[in-house]
Amino acid sequence: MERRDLHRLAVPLAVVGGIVALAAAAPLLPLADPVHIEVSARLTPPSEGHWLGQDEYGRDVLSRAIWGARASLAVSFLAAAIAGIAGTALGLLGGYFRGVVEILTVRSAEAVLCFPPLLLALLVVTLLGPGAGTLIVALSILYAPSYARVAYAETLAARNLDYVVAQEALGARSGRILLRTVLPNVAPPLLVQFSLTVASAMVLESGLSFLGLGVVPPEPSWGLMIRGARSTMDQAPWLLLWPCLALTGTIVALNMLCDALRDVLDPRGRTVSANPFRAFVSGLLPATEPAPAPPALLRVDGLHLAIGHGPGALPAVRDVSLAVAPGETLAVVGESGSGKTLTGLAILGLLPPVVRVTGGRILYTGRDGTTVDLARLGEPALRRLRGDELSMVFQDPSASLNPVHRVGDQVAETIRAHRDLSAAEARRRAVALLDRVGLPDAARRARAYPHELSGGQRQRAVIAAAIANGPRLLIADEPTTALDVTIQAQILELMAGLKAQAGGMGLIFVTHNLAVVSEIADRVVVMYVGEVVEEGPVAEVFGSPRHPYTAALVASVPEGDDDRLSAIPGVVPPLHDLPAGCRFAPRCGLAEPACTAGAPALESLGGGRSTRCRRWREVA
Ligand SMILES: Nc1ncnc2c1ncn2[C@@H]1O[C@H](COP(=O)(O)OP(=O)(O)OP(=O)(O)O)[C@@H](O)[C@H]1O
Repeated sequence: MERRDLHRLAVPLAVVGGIVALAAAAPLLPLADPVHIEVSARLTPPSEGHWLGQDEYGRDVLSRAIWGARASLAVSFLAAAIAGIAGTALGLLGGYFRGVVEILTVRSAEAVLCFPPLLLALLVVTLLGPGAGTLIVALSILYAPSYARVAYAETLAARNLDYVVAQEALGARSGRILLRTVLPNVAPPLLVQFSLTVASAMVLESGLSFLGLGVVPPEPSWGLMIRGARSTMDQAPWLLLWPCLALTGTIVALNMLCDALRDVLDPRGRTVSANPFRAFVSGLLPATEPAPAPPALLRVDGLHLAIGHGPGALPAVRDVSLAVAPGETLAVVGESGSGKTLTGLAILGLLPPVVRVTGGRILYTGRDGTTVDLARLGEPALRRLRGDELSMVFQDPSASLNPVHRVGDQVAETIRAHRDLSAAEARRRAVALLDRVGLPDAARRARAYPHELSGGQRQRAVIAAAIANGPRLLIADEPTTALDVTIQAQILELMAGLKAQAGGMGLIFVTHNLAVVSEIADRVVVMYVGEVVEEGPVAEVFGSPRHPYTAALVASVPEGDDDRLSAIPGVVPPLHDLPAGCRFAPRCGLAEPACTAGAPALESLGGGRSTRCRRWREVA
């Protein structure tokens, strides 16, 4: 979390905390009795003895506003908490077990939404009689379904993820999976829902008390104060002002708190720890690190990524280190599932919500010369870098472009997100960029929608957007996989050309295709189930591999036109069942008992080469 985030959180937190503290301290404060009637002083304007004046019964308005906060806040916080616990439990159960359980929990709770809120409140008041307790019951019933729906949707999304399936495969009990694995994952949206519910419950409490269905007079509440003030509005309009100000101020502060919380709890903004408190503490520390040895533009140091939380978390990426110098192209290769994409996404702070950085640093030296740890940078700072200094081209150009906007506008939008330009100037630059990436008749095509372009043209448009602000580091994640062979060659040529023109731009090129690596990259990192197994200059690594996995990859490239990898004997082990010691040992012809006894470290061989194999001398 950044200092900016802390400041954003601090102000609304202080306001909400101040209001709650004031309400809690009401009995200790030297306030007038909030129910003491002084008919002779009714509707007296603010005076020295009564700072906010006296109401229609001569009661002290300041005292009633502070005591009234107790009822309003207690009702709204308690109702939001009870609804939260009940709704979350229903949503978790319904989303996890589905079938009959879903009908009995989420669907039944949703039936409540069919009743208009006032009708429901009337029903509860008729059954239980008016009062703060009744209000809490009515509001809890009203709000529980919205929690249930949020928890249900999040649970559905989480239940089929690898780490949940892996826990089931390992025989973990459902209750344990729900509480320890699914619940932490769905907690952030539920916390945000809590803030929204408290604000909404405060409005409803006022409304229901105003209608005589809530807090019973003479007990003060903001709703009752509004009700009282309304009847004397023409004689003492200020009486309406105070409870309305208190209500509006508290709700605005709560909404601001909710906004800031959403940013802080956004998993993509979360860094070393998923724990918001630890993220908060780490945010207090400066994100600026001592500059790494030049000339690295990016240096990933011992990066660890985990899927999921707690003891069942799966180590998707382990101890990955790599560096990119300005103007250098680094290829990252490996079979499907080796962690290439996750490593690229981690650099941009775009990890999916279930994946967390659990260790290591991602040091990036920016245009201004300062080095920041991208793994600890907050979402707003990352957002400023993304699309400007750091950029990414994804595999599928169709998924990268918004289908309802013209491609030229999308490129222009990327420029305007980071540069203070008029719409016309940004559009002019967008057309120039589309022309630069080889889109024929760029001015006309800029007005086309993505579906009106071919796959290759779409990828050119995506590349134009990616380079629009002159990034210093471009990550291309299999940018040619979705295209046919001739277009692939054109796009590769385009990227090589753009890189040459861009001078110092570093490029990380993620691919399965070794021929592409030889063509485009200076150095290569070979990954296997989440680990770097070999690294070095491309010609040396492919010419004389120092890891059996690299050797197998090179050997599996068929001769002739088809240069895609063919299968290496054996299967990639699943993350929840990684072999002990060297992860490649079960598929390796050179494996010996020592290989499975302990995990080999990445060993430096000099000349920028390294390998994670104790028998590297025999690989050649
Ligand atoms: N959102 C996610 N939820 C759960 N598991 C994920 C998620 N994204 C990736 N993984 C898992 O993390 C591991 C690494 O995935 P990653 O996509 O980085 O591999 P990759 O080397 O890029 O593979 P590919 O070449 O197929 O894209 C895989 O086991 C994958 O199943």
